[in-house]
Amino acid sequence: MVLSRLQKLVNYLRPHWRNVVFGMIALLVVNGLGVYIPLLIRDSIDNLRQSFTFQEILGVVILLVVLASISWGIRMPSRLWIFGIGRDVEFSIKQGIFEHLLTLEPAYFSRNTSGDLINRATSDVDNVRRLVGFALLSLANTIFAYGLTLPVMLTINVRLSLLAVAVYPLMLIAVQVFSKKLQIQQLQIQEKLSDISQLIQEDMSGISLIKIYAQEENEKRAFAEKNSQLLRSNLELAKTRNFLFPLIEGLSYISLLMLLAFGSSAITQGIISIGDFIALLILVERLVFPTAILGFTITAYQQGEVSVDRVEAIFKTESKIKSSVNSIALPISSIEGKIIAQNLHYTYPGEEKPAIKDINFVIEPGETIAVVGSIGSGKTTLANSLTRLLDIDQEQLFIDGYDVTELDLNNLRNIIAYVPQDSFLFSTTILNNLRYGDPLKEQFETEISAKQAEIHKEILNFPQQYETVVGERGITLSGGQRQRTALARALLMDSPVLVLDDALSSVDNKTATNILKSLSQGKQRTVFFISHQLSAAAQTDRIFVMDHGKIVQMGTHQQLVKQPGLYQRLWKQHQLAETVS
Ligand SMILES: Nc1ncnc2c1ncn2[C@@H]1O[C@H](COP(=O)(O)OP(=O)(O)OP(=O)(O)O)[C@@H](O)[C@H]1O
Repeated sequence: MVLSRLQKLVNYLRPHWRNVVFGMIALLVVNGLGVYIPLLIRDSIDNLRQSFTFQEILGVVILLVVLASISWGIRMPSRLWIFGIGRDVEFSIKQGIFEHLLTLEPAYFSRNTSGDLINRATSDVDNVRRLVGFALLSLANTIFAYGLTLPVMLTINVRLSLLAVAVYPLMLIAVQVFSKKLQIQQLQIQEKLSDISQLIQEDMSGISLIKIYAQEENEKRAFAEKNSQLLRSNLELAKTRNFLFPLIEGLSYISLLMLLAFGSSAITQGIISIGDFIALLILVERLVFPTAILGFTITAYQQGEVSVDRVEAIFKTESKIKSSVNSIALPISSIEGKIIAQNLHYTYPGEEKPAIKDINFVIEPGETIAVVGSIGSGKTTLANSLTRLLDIDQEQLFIDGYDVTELDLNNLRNIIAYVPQDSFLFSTTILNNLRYGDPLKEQFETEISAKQAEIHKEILNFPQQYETVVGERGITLSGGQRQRTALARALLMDSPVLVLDDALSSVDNKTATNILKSLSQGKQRTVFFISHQLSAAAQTDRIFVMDHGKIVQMGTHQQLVKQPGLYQRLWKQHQLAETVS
């Protein structure tokens, strides 16, 4: 586990090895100068006792100023180099997470909440940045400081040096004792943060529902509960830190006191010179910061290693739905649009019963098929199987004789344009939304699709017409307008197969019927029209009736209304509803 984490860290750092090497060399030089300066001061003080010329003092002062300036001049870029590595790593991980998430199937996003994913891409990546920036810098600094300072102190006086650092192991024990606690508390904070992000995100998406059910007070209470849990966790962490770090600092002062107490008597006994004593004081003082910072480094390391695991968990998740190694890409213009299903079945992960089963059909190129049926009968599952949004088995679905699992995924999704149930639009202009699938489409082409989807005239009535921004800071579209915009977006792709999943549910029956009729005009296009709107479905070439995951009836409207069965019942209910309304 530890080794694999270290391997991960090495992988993060590998592309930046030059900066790591330069940064380390610079730190080494700075620490070397930090040890040399006290020795220079020692020699000057001891020389002062024998001879004293102003020229000599001036020379030493100038040398000290020059060395201190060099040290400062090197320390600055070394910090920038190493902190810069953290920023570069942060950039690549964020980019990598986003790109990887785009490869994952929709099912992944129903298993993982967006709040948690956002948290991993922000707070956790931030912790990794601190680990490879701050923690690397501090750890290297501590190692160099000890590695160079301690041997020099020992050459001055072994007993005094050991006395001065005798309390330092206590510091490490204290850090060790508290480190586990800090790690658990940090994890709790990250979980609470995820909960809060999730709640905000859900409540903002479901704001209408909250208002309809007048649940503002309940939601406020739910938020206050999560917020106070976060506050408690933060305070617990602060308490642990506030106990640990002053303890480390206090222990380092004890070491100074020991040196003062025993060092002064060593001078009077003539064991060390005054210069040695002052050099020891400066040198041991040099160890205070690296030792104290070791506590922070350990915390940064603990936070970072938890975060490395959380970030890596995203990268480890492989998409189950991807193009096979020998995938085929068919030229779109050559596709006729014949679709065959052979014993198609699909069971959602974790479920026992298949959502669809024993599905068999042959759809001829250019046919418009309505798929109707009761709620939860498997219509969306069938649509998602066609577009491979679900991980279906091989040899079940074929387009023009090609197994869909063997087609290149991008190619398949260009062959089939899909309008899902929720007509999601981005917060950008209508034009950008319409040409989302192909930003290079010309304005006149988007207008043709918009006319076909019967939304063009309404767009012309918007303040900036096609340049009107929809969503957050722009115009809010009605349900029907959103659906027709989403349909126009799909039509613009000019795909030979079109799947509409209840995509006209908010559009009146007459308009829906008109749109449906126009879909195959002037172009051969196979259309899957999943709908509860039976009057529109009745206009299609054939109707598939689904119940409990199976196609239980198949035929034209005229054939099916005459057959006793589900379709006849649904049609009667539909007619009754029409009469009543
Ligand atoms: N992600 C999922 N995980 C587990 N079961 C699911 C999932 N999505 C759908 N189901 C189940 O699969 C069955 C078919 O659902 P599907 O959404 O395909 O029905 P539908 O006919 O499209 O329904 P509707 O008319 O309400 O849109 C239902 O029993 C549903 O509960």
